[in-house]
Amino acid sequence: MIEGLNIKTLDDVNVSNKTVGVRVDFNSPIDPATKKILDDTRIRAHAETTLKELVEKKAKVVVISHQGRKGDPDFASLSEHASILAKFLPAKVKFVDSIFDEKAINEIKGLKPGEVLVLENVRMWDGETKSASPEDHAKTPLVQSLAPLFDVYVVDAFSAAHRPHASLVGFAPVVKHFVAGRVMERELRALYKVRNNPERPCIYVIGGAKAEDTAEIISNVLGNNIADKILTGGLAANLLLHAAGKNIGELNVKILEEKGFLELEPELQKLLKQYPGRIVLPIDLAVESDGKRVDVPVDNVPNLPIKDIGVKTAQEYSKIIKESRTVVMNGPMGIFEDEKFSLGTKLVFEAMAASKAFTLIGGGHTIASASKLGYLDKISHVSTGGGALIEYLIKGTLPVIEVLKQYSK
Ligand SMILES: Nc1ncnc2c1ncn2[C@@H]1O[C@H](COP(=O)(O)OP(=O)(O)O)[C@@H](O)[C@H]1O
Ligand SMILES: O=C(OP(=O)(O)O)[C@H](O)COP(=O)(O)O
Repeated sequence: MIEGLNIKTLDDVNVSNKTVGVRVDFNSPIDPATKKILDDTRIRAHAETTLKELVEKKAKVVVISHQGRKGDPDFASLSEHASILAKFLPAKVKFVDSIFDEKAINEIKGLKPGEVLVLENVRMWDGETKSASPEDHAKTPLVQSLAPLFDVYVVDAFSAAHRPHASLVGFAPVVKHFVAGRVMERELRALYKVRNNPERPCIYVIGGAKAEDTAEIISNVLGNNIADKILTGGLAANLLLHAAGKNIGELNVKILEEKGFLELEPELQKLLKQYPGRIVLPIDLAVESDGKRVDVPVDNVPNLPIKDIGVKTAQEYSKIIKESRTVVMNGPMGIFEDEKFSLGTKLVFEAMAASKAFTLIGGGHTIASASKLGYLDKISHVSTGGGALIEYLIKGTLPVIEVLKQYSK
């Protein structure tokens, strides 16, 4: 049981010799040219925890996941995922190229204890991605066909928990046991603490390129008094500086305009006024001039691309982080992919690693930057979620969490 949330976990069910459906999130980056999986982090995360435990406990394991969205280049079969999974599990791993037809059902019925069957990408069935209530999803052919075969249904896909899709919520009303897997459990324990009862000072660090969420994060995290301060980098910082009346150079304003971010400025101006001193903006920035990094004060930004927070800003952020007890970070401080502009992100990670704080990071690029700069193993909790993490930080819950709470049985 996860305290506070009252959600049942694998500790609350007997899975030995039982047929267990497991909704994982194997959704991985795929090379558009070769169609090969580029990063197996998510497959490994489920394999080394929930799936390994189920195999060791001699469950008959049926794995359900999606990969990409229909029409997108990364929409693909799960056959390669199954092969990768086999490398991480001490078990026979089979794959079936269907989801709930007779062939899939026969494969499930033929499973022996300790064996694993991966079903085809569940989004190949169009009914999967409709947003509906668990009760409505329970009437779909997916759930009607598979639920009678499952003794237990485990939801482990935290990174898809913002999607109330059929395979994520539809089994809840009809299976005997509907519980959280180990990946979900670990995420919920870490996130529940930082969202509800963080040790203080609690600092949020937001950067990256997706400034569309910035206003909502700030207003929720400060409005609910979750963070004491929000440190800003990336495009979020450029947008806030511009909203605060700073001249960030025409070229940088154009980038914000093209992404539609300027529309957020009235809301950001309100927030800057409402929370003085708690939304921390850079005091200097790094621009690129003739292929070189040049640090400039925010009052004197030339018309050159802003690619990182400045060194003085990074030092100030480091000081605040080192004195904190909780740090949540989403979004690199600059274009870390270019070594010259990875310094701001590096100094922030260095401070997180040196602090006594509980540190949590999430988001594909944020994790990639921590990994590239050598700090991944120094972070207390690396979330598997991108969009799910942001939505959780904003709302304090997710559709799938609500269903787990309601149907924990
Ligand atoms: N000042 C900046 N201008 C443009 N892009 C930036 C800037 N700072 C960071 N980025 C880019 O933001 C990207 C990551 O942002 P985002 O996708 O929001 O992160 P995540 O995947 O962790 O949620 C990186 O590729 C990085 O190069
Ligand atoms: O990878 C995912 O989200 P993320 O890229 O925000 O981490 C999830 O698998 C959700 O996928 P979706 O956004 O296609 O529903």
